[in-house]
Amino acid sequence: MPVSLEQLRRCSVAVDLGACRTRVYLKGTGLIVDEPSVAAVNTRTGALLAVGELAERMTGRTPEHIRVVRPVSGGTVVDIDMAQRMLRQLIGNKLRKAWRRRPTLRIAACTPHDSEPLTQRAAVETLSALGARRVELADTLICAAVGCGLPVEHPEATMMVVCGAATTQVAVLSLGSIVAAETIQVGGNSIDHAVVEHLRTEHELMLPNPAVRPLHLVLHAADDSTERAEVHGRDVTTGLARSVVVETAGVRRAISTPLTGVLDGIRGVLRRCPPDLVADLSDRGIMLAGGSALLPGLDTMLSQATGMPARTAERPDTAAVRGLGAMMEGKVQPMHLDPLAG
Ligand SMILES: Nc1ncnc2c1ncn2[C@@H]1O[C@H](COP(=O)(O)OP(=O)(O)OP(=O)(O)O)[C@@H](O)[C@H]1O
Repeated sequence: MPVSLEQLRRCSVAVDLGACRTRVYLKGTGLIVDEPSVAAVNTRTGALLAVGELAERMTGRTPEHIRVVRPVSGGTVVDIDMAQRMLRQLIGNKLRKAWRRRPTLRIAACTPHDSEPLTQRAAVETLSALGARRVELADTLICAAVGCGLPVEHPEATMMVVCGAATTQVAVLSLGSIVAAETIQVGGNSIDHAVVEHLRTEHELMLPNPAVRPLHLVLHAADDSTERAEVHGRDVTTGLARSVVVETAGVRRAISTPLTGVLDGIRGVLRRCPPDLVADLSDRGIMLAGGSALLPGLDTMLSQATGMPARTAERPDTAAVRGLGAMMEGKVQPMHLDPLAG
């Protein structure tokens, strides 16, 4: 049964357990955790060595007996035990006081639009282990729209695009509900992967995924007169450090392939929308949230391709958990808002 605003108001902790990052919002306090969803484990003893930023820094730098794991994949908790241990470590100390005050702790969590019952059950099981008496699930798209300050409860259409690590969720909302939505299996990871593959095949250069971000900035800053950028990586054959000068046009072409998927998703959602709502959208445009919305120039590219205005939320990466927090704090008026409505 869809969760109501009333049920969300009884919660004191909001969680967005993403494939890339874990974010936690505490009622009356605000965002208390924003860390990578990563854990490092000693495979000989089973001991948890690090979580969050520290564990992420260990990636690719560990001896054989240390394994760096990501317990969440594509919006689903794939390793419940590890996710529970990671969460306890990330938020245990910060929540101890809240636990003491509230023996009947209720947790609200974002869940991807149209998530399978198994995905929902895994999220509930993971969060219940934190001592929650109840776990309420709310649709990420509605949470993000609230977090972006969109008037979701009004009888006017708004288009929300949440670009995560593994997926992009697109929806048109009106009167607090989702009118049409689609999830595309393209996110920041596939965009970074496209750049890494381009450099490997065209320039025989290996680049770890995090090293792609400075290149995005160069691409964005580059105007037509800046056609080349220097990239530092490792030679595919020799394994030695090497720098190459790449044509920015080639990298742009590589990125455009996964972005075409996002555009197709947006067009699909528009096709399924009633004409009156599409007319609203041509004025109000598209709101972008999620970590990958920070990709420089993504709003301009989507605007040019769709002919609709597109803008990136002020803090796109934390919009969903802040929106869920706002509903929990009672900052959204009751009316018709139904945070799990399909
Ligand atoms: N400044 C940036 N420029 C480009 N991409 C970025 C930037 N910051 C983060 N990203 C990308 O955003 C993605 C993470 O987004 P987000 O934090 O919304 O993911 P998540 O909620 O954990 O994932 P999901 O919603 O798929 O479960 C990563 O792929 C990351 O590379």
